[in-house]
Amino acid sequence: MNSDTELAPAVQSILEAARERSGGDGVDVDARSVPDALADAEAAGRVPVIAEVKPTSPTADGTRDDDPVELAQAMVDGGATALSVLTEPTHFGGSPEALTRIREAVDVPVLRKDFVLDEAGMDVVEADLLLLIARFVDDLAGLVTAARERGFQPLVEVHDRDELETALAAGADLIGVNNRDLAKLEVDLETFESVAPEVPDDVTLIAESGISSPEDVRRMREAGADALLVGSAIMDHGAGDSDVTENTRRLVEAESDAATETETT
Ligand SMILES: O=P(O)(O)OC[C@@H](O)[C@@H](O)c1c[nH]c2ccccc12
Repeated sequence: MNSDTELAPAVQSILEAARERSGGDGVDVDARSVPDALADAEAAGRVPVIAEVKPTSPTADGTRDDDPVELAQAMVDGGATALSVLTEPTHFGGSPEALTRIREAVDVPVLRKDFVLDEAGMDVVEADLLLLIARFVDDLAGLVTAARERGFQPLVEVHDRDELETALAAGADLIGVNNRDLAKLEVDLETFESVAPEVPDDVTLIAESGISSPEDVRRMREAGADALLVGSAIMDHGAGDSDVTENTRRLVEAESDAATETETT
């Protein structure tokens, strides 16, 4: 792992908290297939959007204290192909219990979004997908294997080409490129565009962070995204009563003819 000192202070504090949290007793997941969910969305003409239940974050301009299950159902009503649920408690307002309740209430695949640093950290709660952040773990290949042994589909997050190499060498087949730089917490959609051409075709590729409009959706899709991970634009933290279903739908429908015509005329 790279040294923490290159990271934004908020990220250093998130990692410290993650190291102090205790692990769980073990999980045995019967996962909902992500490739199947993506194929179903494509067949139905929907952009595969993984909508994120993120009550707050170090870069959010507010907190939404709505019931996470209601938020999740609103996202599915808006056409979300899968959900991402923050379980990090101290900086993102998440919890493992919220994830469990959400996974019981919906039938799409659910990603556990957290800062999992070791095997014990995986054993906290069942989910269909598990995030592993290449930059933060020492033995990525070991954790990818450990995640699969428990039944998770590991999603490996990278930010540059070196991390992509590490992810591929670790056997990752589901890779997310995070447009947010964890050193400065700034977002740049060119990050995805520069890493995507290096990704082999048999990898399922997800564009993460900073996608806020139908134009951004089309831009990431043209650069090769099989799916998009979107939090802030759907949660709309500043406007506490913003319509999560509508926020999801406008991104899901970004490639339908009507959506493109309305915006360009
Ligand atoms: O809210 P945004 O910009 O749409 O980003 C969503 C998601 O990509 C972001 O929350 C995220 C990406 N990688 C992470 C790792 C941990 C916590 C959060 C994240």
